[in-house]
Amino acid sequence: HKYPNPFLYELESQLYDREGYRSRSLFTGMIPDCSSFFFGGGTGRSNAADWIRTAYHDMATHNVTDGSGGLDASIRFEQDRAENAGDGFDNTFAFITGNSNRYFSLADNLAMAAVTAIEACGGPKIAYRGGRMDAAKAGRPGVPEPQQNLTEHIANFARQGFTKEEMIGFIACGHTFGGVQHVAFPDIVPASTEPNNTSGNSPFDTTFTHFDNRIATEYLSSTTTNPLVVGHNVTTRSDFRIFNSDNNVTMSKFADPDVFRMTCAKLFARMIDTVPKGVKLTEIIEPIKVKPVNVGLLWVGAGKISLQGEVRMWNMTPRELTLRWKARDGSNSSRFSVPLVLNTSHVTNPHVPGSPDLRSKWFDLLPVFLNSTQSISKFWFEMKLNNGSTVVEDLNGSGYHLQDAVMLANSSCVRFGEGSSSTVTLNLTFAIRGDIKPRRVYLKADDFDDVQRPNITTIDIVSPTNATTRSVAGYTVWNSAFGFSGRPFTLAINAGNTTYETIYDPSGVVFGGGPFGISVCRDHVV
Ligand code: HEM
Repeated sequence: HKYPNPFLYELESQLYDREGYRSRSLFTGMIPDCSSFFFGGGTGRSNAADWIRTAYHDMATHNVTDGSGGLDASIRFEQDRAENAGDGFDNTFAFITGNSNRYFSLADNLAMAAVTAIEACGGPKIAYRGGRMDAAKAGRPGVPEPQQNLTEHIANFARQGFTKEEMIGFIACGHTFGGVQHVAFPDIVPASTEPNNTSGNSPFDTTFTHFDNRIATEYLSSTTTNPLVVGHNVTTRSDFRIFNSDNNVTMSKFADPDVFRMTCAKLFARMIDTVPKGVKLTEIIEPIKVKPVNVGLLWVGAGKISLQGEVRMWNMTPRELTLRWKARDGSNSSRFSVPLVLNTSHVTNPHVPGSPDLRSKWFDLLPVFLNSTQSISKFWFEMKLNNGSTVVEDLNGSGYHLQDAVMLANSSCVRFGEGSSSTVTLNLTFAIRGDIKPRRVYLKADDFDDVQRPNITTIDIVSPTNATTRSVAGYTVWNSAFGFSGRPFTLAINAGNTTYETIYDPSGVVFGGGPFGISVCRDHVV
């Protein structure tokens, strides 16, 4: 990959920083285990089953012929339809929406929620790509329903892009999780009087918060209690009609757990990659082995720039890790080098299926002070491994490019309204390199639009209208103040054909949460 690539970096973090240091929030829905349900205990339901069903219902309206529908978060506008009975969809978005941001659409988030649930609950690793777009309104209907007949189901899945054999597998893979709730489908399953099952959940198999092939083996041995196979309502026995539609040839193959696992890995990947025509998905998101996080520049004042940040090492702890750099003019010196320090209290657990011991370790890049006239243009890493060998990571020679055209000052701070005022003000100080004549200077703050899709609100910063400026050591230092939403923001400038932008840190922008954390103004009186 090329660096910087904040979109790829964000998706990779969302997928692989699951628990521990700097972890993202999806995995908390699987804690303490896969029976976790955030919307009330004792319901008999699970976040995992909700997330997987929501992704499927969002995708199930896809039409392979005209390319419409697919995983686009349109399910948010489609919940008044009988085909979307139940509140699992609302629950899912209530959980995930706040974690979406400019690089993480609701649809990407929903696809990842399904992947997270499947992988966390004993399932296979699912190939994950990003780049889905969020719909602004409802799409056409078309989710299959249990009272429909076999011919209708075959036609429905063909419209979604699946053969009959794939349909059988896909449903078995989905229905290894969860069950039918009386509250959503009173005609299919009875109410429950058990205090820990208030929604009247009749599970599809005996291990309904865990991925395994029991959905198939219990069906094959006629011990299943799957309400869509043996429920009292014969009309709604859709799993029964579908599972035996090829004389159980497909289901019999699933008696082999490895066959089931491999089949589901492929079909779940197809599910999340089924997107409306015109959407271009990224490559499969693979773990980034050496990942600079928030490695960037801060204006310290008096002609000094501080370089700092962190580096996440994937499944590897070199004996020594050194960061080397080139100055702005491309010159090199043995002095342009700093050792990074392993931070033993910073560990992240990516929960990769089949690799329970795999961990990411973090190294700190403690502040290095550079002369603002000398500065930096790119950096790379040198690792001394435990076997004594030295390995260079420089992205195949291109290095990690670092722009020094615009940077925040470490004196930026946040001020809360005094007394009864609830306004929060961002006191922003930043430096723009003197040789750059920006056409536009602006703040890009993460936001949501009127249909709750993540987007960006921009605020132009213009001197002298809402900013003051002064020249210092080759830079122009700007001072400005804004009402502050607390959402992640970056600062950008347009000059010539280039946009320069500060580092995007969705997890620690405010209140001291990391190298770019902005703290409360020191002179602030509470
Ligand atoms: C003919 C096709 C299908 C029919 C008729 C069908 C029907 C149903 C019904 C009636 C429920 C109960 C929902 C509730 O009470 O909340 C359910 C649950 C579920 N379905 Fe399907 N389904 C089909 C295909 C699929 C597929 C392909 C998947 C793949 C991901 C899937 C995943 C799930 C999951 C995970 C649940 C559990 C939800 C929970 O317990 O909260 N279904 N399905």
